[in-house]
Amino acid sequence: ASQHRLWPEIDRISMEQLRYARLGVGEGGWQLFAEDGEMKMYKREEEVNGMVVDPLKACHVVRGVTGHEMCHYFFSPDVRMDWETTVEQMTVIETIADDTLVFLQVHKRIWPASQRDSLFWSHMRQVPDHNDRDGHDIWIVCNHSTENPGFPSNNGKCVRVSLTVCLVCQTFIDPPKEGVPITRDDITCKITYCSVVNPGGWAPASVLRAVYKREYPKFLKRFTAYVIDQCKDKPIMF
Ligand SMILES: CCCCCc1ccc(-c2ccc(S(=O)(=O)CCO)cc2)cc1/C=C\c1ccccn1
Repeated sequence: ASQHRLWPEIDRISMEQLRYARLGVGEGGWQLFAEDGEMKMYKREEEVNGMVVDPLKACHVVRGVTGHEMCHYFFSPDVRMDWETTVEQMTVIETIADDTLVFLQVHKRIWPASQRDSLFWSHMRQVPDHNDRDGHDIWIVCNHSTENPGFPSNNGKCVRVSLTVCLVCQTFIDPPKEGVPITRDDITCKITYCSVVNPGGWAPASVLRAVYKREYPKFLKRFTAYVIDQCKDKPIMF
């Protein structure tokens, strides 16, 4: 991937998003808008040219899976439609590397707004985590809008959104007794999901905020339940 024309951007934005995800929610005007057990969802209310682009940050703790497993299922095109309910069609339009793909997605229409599509590169990587001793490596998937002359925006019926999303996952292992193999009961994964979606064209603020308030908690609960279910009978992917 390192010689691809997009690589400098992919590398820069992925690392920027990692830093952004690891910033706390103490400062910066984040407001808690949904809570469910360990899952806490924060948003900031922001508008760009009168369009709602509310940044979202969700923090969650999932037992029994690793950060590598969470990112693997979030990144994989093969299973996307199993858990992603906002998408009507999904295509991989470019394979930059085995850890870097370009997706074109048509999203389900949110009445009364017009239907949206998104075109973005998606990059997964493992980042050694030096400063957090008992934490293990961090895995990240970063999705960021990009252009492709073969798939011009706003040409057909869809308005092209622009988005930046990251899923940052860190695995914690309660070491069992000496010589006892690690089981899924000894594993915990801390995840931070960040997203900023610019709807790309006018959409009623009240409708968008209602959708996000309803859909994001559903989305994260569904995705994490999916990964737990997919992993429970499989060997642990550290
Ligand atoms: C007027 C409607 C504007 C919003 C339409 C829309 C755009 C983008 C997206 C979206 C959601 C998750 C990702 S991802 O996390 O990268 C995983 C890969 O799919 C990428 C894109 C969704 C939705 C539509 C609805 C919506 C928005 C959030 C939450 C739930 N539903």
